[in-house]
Amino acid sequence: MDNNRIHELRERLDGINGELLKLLSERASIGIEIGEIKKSEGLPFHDPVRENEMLDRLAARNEGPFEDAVIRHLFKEIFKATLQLQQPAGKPQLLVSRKSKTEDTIIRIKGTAIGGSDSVLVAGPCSVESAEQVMEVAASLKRAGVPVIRGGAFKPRTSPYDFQGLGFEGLVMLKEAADEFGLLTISEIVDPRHLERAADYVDIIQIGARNMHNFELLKAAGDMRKPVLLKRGLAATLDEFLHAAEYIVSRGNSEVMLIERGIRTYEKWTRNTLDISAVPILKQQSHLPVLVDVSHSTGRKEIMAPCAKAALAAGADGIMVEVHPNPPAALSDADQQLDIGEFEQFVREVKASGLYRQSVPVS
Ligand SMILES: O=C(O)C(=O)C[C@]1(C(=O)O)C=C[C@@H](O)C=C1
Repeated sequence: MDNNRIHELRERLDGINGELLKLLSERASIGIEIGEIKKSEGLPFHDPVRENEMLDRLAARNEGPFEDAVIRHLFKEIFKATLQLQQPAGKPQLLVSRKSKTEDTIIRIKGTAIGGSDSVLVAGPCSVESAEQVMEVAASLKRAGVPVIRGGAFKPRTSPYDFQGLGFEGLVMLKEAADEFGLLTISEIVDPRHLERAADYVDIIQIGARNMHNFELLKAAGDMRKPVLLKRGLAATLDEFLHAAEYIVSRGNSEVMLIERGIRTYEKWTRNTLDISAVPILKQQSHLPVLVDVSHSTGRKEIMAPCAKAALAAGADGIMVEVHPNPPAALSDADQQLDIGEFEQFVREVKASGLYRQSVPVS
């Protein structure tokens, strides 16, 4: 008896489903026609005011049993689906997206290519502390065949009482050491007003993790014609990371490299959590070169080489690591910087792994 009733009710529901489908399809056809008119007149497809008017009218007419919020939600989904029919290609693609440019972006600076067929290593002290210190590190990079030296001169530190960097004086020291050994320089710039002057000393401008959301800095870097290394923010999603890169590229500076440097999680055994999955995702989603900073992500010397190899295996174009002549005496990041012996061993291990791509074989 009850079964018969259910059967009868289900037949009625099937009938209503059919009516709803017919109405939805009819509604969709009207939406498409509106979309065509909007397109020919250059009007935006999305009209939130019109949507809200319809939602308010529906809520006013609603007699239940669905709550107003449920009705609003259902109709919003219908509007969203109509919008997708109106613009079948979906949202306009980001310039940094693979969909906008299928081939890899290769950044060529004075004979070094980043993002091409060869991997790249970037190394140097956390902070530039003295001319002697960077000179010693630059010499070790040259010996190890590492083409790019990093060194912080403007340091965004957690505490205002910590060493803040040597500023432009530090950049001068970094460049002198780099020039001596034929290396490229990378240094972080935190103030848009410093960019132009800094460009005389650095080959690659770094925008640090804490500044990934500093949109004025991103825009100013986008107005430069200088390669930029953009670090992933401490708690930034990959979508936010790519949008930050888009800020730079959309201003005409297409030479942007992305660097995964670990994200903040609950795990305490590493300084941050190296998000290795970010590497293949970024490589798939974007044409920009992707590097991995094994120092800030792990904060642990003994796992830097395996993490570097994992990053390369995941498709990273390069690795960044910190090296200091006397890490215990370093003015910043004393615990995570490799000494010169450890650095040389690190480079040997990474290069010998078979994962480090280089056209000139390891000597
Ligand atoms: O009325 C319009 O302008 C439409 O494009 C149709 C429609 C809808 O589905 O009702 C779709 C998208 C807009 O955001 C607003 C409304």
